[in-house]
Amino acid sequence: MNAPETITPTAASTAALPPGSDRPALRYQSGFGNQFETEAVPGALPKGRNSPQRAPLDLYPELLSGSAFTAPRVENRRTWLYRRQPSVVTGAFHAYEQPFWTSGAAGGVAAPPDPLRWHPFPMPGEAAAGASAQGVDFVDSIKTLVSNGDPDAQTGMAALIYAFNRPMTGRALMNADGEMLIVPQQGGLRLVTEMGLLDVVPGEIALIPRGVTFRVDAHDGAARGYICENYGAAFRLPELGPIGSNGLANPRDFLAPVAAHDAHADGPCEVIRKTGGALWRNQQSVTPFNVVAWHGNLTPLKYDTAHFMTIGSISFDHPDPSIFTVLTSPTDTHGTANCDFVIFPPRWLVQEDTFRPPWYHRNVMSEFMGLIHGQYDAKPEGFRPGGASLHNCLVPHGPDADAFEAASTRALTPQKLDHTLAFMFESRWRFRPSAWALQGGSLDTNYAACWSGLKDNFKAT
Ligand SMILES: O=C(O)Cc1cc(O)ccc1O
Ligand SMILES: [Fe+2]
Repeated sequence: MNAPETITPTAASTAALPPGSDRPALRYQSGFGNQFETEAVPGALPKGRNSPQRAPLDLYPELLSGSAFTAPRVENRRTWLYRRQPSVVTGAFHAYEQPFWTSGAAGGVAAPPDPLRWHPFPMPGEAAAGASAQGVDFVDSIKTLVSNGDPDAQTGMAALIYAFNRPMTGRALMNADGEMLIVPQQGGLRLVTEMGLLDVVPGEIALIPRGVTFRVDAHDGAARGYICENYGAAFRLPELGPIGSNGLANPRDFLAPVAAHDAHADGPCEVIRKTGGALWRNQQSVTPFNVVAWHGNLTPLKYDTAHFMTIGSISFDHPDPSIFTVLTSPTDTHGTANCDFVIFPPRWLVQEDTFRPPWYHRNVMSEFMGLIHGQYDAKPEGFRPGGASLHNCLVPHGPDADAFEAASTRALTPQKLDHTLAFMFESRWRFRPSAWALQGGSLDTNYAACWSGLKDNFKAT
């Protein structure tokens, strides 16, 4: 039996069934960065103070901070947890071997300045994934594709892939190196976190703050997806500038869990901690999922990209993709992100006298892309769901030859790009691919050929 079934969410969280599902819908609280309060047992939250001499129900108060104490109020994130035992009760940690989850630029290898693309990464059990009779769980399945920066310097990010078919029963993960933005591509996920439960399906994303302990299991046996491991400043909503006070990802569509403590899992738990690019494990008698109540604004979140209010050109020209930014991790250089999380959702194209797909370009920012489903208009064929591409700093790229031909000649009637969802992790820092990304068998060694049909059409008049 999967461990999540032993979790006891508050009664109201099992209220309704989502259409077409036999999975009881979880209850959430809405708002990005809101100050929430939630208790799985009534009366567990202290009133009017954070750490009374003796907390209600004899729980231990514990503070988890996501920003320096003195960070500006708008960026300040912290949550008070009221738990049966504090997180310090762990026992010793020992080195844990997970050679594929490498970190930072130092964990990568030199790559030529070619555009890179990967075929869909194998699901466990598929030939290229390697044979494993017992299967593999979320944490052991993680493989770094590309990475930059340095987790010790709290700068940069990694793009990871996961593909697993075993629950994390009796295990949990805590990442001190970075926040984890999980982008499911195939299969729904149940996330059990210290602060409660989240269900996410492809098309939705989950955001786990740095330092929050959690476990990931598949709804239906197996799942695959992408992760942005963000070593830098926490993701936040982008400024809207002249767009005004509404639009793009609206704050109320981000959902936080309600408190849920694992009443039955008092048994031992192995906690994997990632810190300084290395993984460590312990065996503790205390479940980390023992938070009975919490209040604060540092929380796991989920977001359904179907709620993204997409803005585009209603006159002419192809706008910069920054209009599709869902979340941004800024750096100290204004407007130059450690990472922008950008989506390419279903949308109408109506521009007149315009080449509508992305233009050919050389971008000083580095672009890692993935595809959740459907087709991406610049690469209708070779860029496939569950695969990826990398166009590093100033590497030329743009529509493949077939897409160029089609978009140069089509009638410019209003056109719906439908049944599609691509995304980009865009970073100011150049990415270095992992050795596995280059040699693991998924690299599309013929990628550059997609542009070889671009002829010299110049006609001197
Ligand atoms: O390269 C890509 O496909 C991503 C991208 C999309 C777009 O609409 C404009 C610029 C850009 O880099
Ligand atoms: Fe690009």
